[in-house]
Parts: sequence; C-alpha cells; structure tokens
Amino acid sequence: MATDTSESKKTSKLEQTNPDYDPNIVIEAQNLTKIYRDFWGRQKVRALNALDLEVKKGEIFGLLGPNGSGKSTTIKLLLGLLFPTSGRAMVFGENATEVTKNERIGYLPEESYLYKFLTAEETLDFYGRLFDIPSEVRKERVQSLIKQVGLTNAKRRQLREYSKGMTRRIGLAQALINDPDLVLLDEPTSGLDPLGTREMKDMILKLRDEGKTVVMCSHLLGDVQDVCDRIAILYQGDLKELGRVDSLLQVSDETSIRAKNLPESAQEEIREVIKRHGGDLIGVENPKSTLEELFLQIVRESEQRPGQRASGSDS
Ligand SMILES: Nc1ncnc2c1ncn2[C@@H]1O[C@H](COP(=O)(O)OP(=O)(O)OP(=O)(O)O)[C@@H](O)[C@H]1O
Repeated sequence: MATDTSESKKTSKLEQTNPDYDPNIVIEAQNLTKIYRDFWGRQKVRALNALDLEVKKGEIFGLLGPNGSGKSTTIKLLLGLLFPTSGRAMVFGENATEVTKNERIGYLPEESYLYKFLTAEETLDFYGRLFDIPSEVRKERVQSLIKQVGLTNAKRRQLREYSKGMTRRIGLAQALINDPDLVLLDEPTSGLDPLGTREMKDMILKLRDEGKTVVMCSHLLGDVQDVCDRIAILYQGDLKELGRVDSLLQVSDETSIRAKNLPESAQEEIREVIKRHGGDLIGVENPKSTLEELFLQIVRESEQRPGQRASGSDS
C-alpha cells in the first residue's frame, strides 16, 4: 500500500481519466442492496435495500438508525469488505470493491482491533509503515497525531493499560495516519466522558475544516446533531430520511425570539402583539443552557481552581 500526499497522486484513476466524474461527490450509492445468505445460498437477511445517496466533498455525514438497520453493512460495502448483492457504491469515482481507493480512506471501527502490547507511538509507526509512509514524514505525523488526539503524556504506555476513551483516541489517530481524504467513523464518541466527547467532536469538525469528508455512524443523537451537516436515517435496511440536519430539525410553524435585558413591561407588550395577531403563546421564559455546557464549565473551573466549589451551584 503506497501513500503519497501530493495532490496529483492522490486522485483516483477515474478522476484522471473520466471527464464526467464530479470530484465534489465523494460517495455515491445507487440502488445499493445487500442480502446476507446462509451456507446453502438461501436468503437470511436483507440488510440494505436499494440505497440511493450521495456524500459531498468536505461534509460531515451522519448515518443513523436503530440496531440492525444496516449502518455497518453500508460502511463495509464502502470499504469493499463486502460485495453488494445488487446496485453499486462508488467512492472517489471508483467502484467501492476496488481496494486501492482505501489508501485515501481512514476507518475507525466500533471495536478496537489494535495490538495491546504496542505503545501509542509504536502503533502509529506500525500503521504508517503499512502505508509505506517515508520514515521522516512518518515520525513527524506520529508525533503530530498523538498531540492532536491528546495522548502526549501516555504515548509510551502500552495500549493494554489504556482506558476506553484513550483507546478511542488512539483509534482515531490510527485512522488518520495515511492523511485520508475520507474518514469513516463508527461510533466515534462511544465510551468517552463529556470532555472527551467534546474534544472528539472538535476533532471531527477540524477534519472538515481541513477539507476532509467524514461519514459517521452513531446512536448518540446529540453528538450527531452537534457535528453533522447532513444525515441519513435507516430502518431495517430502508432509507427513511435524508437531508440537512438544520432543515430537518426546523419547526416551521413556531417562531422563537431571544432578547437580552428585556424589561417585564416589554415582555408584556410582546404577549399582547402575539395575541393581537392570533398566535398561540407557548411560553416566555429564560432559555436553558445544555447539561453538556454546564458539565464542561464545571470541569474547566475545577481545573483552574482546584478544591473550590463551582460558581454556578446554588444548593
Ligand atoms: N455477516 C452477517 N451474516 C448475516 N446477517 C448479518 C451479517 N452482518 C449483519 N447481518 C444482519 O444485517 C442486518 C444489518 O446489520 P448491520 O450490522 O449492518 O446493522 P447496524 O445498523 O450497523 O447495527 P448496530 O447499530 O447494532 O451496529 C442485521 O439484521 C444483522 O443481523
């Protein structure tokens, strides 16, 4: 597996030869169907049913759905680890079954498969060698990824000593060792504490800022809402919803107004205006922060002032 970061070599064969190929479409699934069969060839499960979707360059795309809805099957089809029963998946304009395109993909699986007796440095160096990354580039990238995922203080410890959150971090660093253009993340925030979750979400957003395309599967809907531009919701192999998170979540028949330092008299006037226009007042109240914000604020304050109670507490 040879990896070269120069733009010219990172483009796929099709990108170079097919003038119709649109480089802004990183993933294209057309009628993608996967039926698992038993030893005798009899149909066991229709895991994915005629999936049509596109993932655009530079977006964070969320694949959602209850257990067994076909998310992992979709990821495996994109990686070429499974063959579709019918339809096709294209990645960077190449058929997903073409494994050479995986040189441009980083993959964080749900379960860690890393070698427990290697340190973080050794792990990343090992995967860097698999990608044939030249020694100097490899050394630099290993150190910069370790820093990026916040494992500098633990970089010489064996992975068997790592907590679940640390294992997730080294998993992400491993997925990025080849400086991929497309990053597939299966449950990236599972097992992380709220601070680790925030950092992981920031790292995912940073990947988008760097121009990478991210596809993530997650059951943690709050995390998906925080980072994803678009989502697809699968149910028993069928695509049930596809669209931009902000427009899917917009409640179009309600209006919300937020103001600071508004006196009680003005609030009364607003109530009157709503009444005059025939609207139903749902509530005039102080907005609430999120539990995540409160938790992070307390952790940050505790770091700055060890031993003291956080400022926001009133009981
Ligand atoms: N190797 C396999 N052989 C037979 N059936 C399988 C196989 N892998 C997955 N399935 C079935 O295909 C369906 C979709 O599974 P898949 O793992 O893609 O779902 P998922 O959405 O990733 O679920 P989860 O959220 O639990 O990870 C399920 O009914 C599952 O039992």
